[in-house]
Amino acid sequence: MAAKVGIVMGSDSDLEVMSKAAEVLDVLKVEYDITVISAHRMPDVFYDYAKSAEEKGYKVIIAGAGGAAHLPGMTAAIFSLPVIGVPIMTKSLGGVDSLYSIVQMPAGIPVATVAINGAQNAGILAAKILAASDEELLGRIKDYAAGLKETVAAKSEKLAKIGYQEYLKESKK
Ligand SMILES: Nc1c(C(=O)O)ncn1[C@@H]1O[C@H](COP(=O)(O)O)[C@@H](O)[C@H]1O
Repeated sequence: MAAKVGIVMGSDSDLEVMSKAAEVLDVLKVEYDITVISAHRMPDVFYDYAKSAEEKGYKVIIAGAGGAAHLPGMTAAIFSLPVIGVPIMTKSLGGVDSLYSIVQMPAGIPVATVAINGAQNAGILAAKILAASDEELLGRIKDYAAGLKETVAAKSEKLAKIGYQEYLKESKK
């Protein structure tokens, strides 16, 4: 089956963060392609990627970049379907540079921006966009949410049982 989600990032140094989007899409059984393309460093290759994305069958693109993070915005300028931007944490400015570069788009060209390093949420958001027209995927997303609820409920139960001091000791192990 052709991938419906394109995951693109400006550098392989973003891969560790961006792999969280891929991981959650694996859990939700959503096909994706994962690519490193810099709009700044390889504008012609980037242009071809964004221009051909719709034809390739992508329904949503998750674009991660750090610093002067123009990749998500430029993707949104070319690709007509939703773009989700992931601001990558930077050493010099803590990722606020990436966040501001991605979130402050001019009216008319939106990028749905998640938190700094929020690639997991970007993956879930992409799946939710696809689930608007895919009942089975919607079911898997509901199961995923139920799993989160169970995890928190189990932690809460344990805390009530052993008390906060013991709980903290155990969680530091
Ligand atoms: N923001 C962009 C773009 C772009 O927007 O085209 N291309 C690379 N980068 C970012 O530069 C940072 C440092 O990259 P290197 O680690 O390769 O020097 C990365 O976070 C990348 O996303």
